[in-house]
Amino acid sequence: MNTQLIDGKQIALEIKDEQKKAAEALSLKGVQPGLAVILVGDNSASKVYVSNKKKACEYVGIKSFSYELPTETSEEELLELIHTLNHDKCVHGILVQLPLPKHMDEQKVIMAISPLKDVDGFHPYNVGALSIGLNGLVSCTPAGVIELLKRSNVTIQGKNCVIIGRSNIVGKPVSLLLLREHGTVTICHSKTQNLELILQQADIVVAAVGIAKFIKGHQLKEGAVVIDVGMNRDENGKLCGDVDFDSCQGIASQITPVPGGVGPMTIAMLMHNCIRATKNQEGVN
Ligand SMILES: Nc1nc(=O)c2c([nH]1)NC[C@@H]1CN(c3ccc(C(=O)N[C@@H](CCC(=O)O)C(=O)O)cc3)C=[N+]21
Repeated sequence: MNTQLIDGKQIALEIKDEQKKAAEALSLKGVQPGLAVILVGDNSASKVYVSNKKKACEYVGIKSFSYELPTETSEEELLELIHTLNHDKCVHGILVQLPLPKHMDEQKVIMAISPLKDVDGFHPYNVGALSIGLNGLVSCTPAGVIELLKRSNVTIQGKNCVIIGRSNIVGKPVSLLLLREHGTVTICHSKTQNLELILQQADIVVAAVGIAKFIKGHQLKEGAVVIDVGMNRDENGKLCGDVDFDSCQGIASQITPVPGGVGPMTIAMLMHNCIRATKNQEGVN
């Protein structure tokens, strides 16, 4: 079996180019999409992510409004800022970079964001919409997983889709999206028994456990499609996924690398969500 690489960086670029065209069309209608990005504290990883999001905005033609608040900011002050942005006509999307400092209640902060501007798709309104098949804003990483499959011509309908990990930000929403695409979905987690047996049946594997190289090629069914959402450091400090990439060669039919797989898609889908939110709020298409 010749294993094909799913090039997330390339597919993300295609999506950003599509969103750039959409932003140009909006501009002709006098609409300027705007994204507010809020970063609290000085987590160095968060700073890199936030600067990448701003760069993508610039590329696509979305105006970004950046708020860098000190760690000591009170929850009340943050809620106040979100409230102001909820009512700001120039802002169509609000992203509060996670994790937040420990003295803040993340759920409370997320719930303060208007569901219409919740471009992360984290608000319970949008999560609920997804679970009953309504057309809300879908969380970026899970949406990126589906987009990678579709643009790599992977059929989801009727296939055995095995998701490893049940987090609110990846595993759970990915499972809902795969179900929406008519996949047969199994969610595995730390208490799952016979994971190996379940993996043996999987046509599509989505790995989101957060353990470096947790899944090995010999555990896969021949021809499985592997989407690796993991972001870990290996023993040499190198970025790696939840899947042992090398051992999947010759066994998987298609696989995403880390880096260069799901990561860039997260940002591309954020751009997509910003454009969608803008159209919704401005009443244009
Ligand atoms: N409110 C909120 N929304 C988020 O979407 C959010 C967040 N908080 N907190 C942190 C995580 C993480 N995240 C990533 C985005 C892009 C890459 C990415 O582009 N990765 C590249 C490069 C990785 C590198 O070289 O460091 C890759 O995988 O190829 C990774 C991770 C968004 N997150």
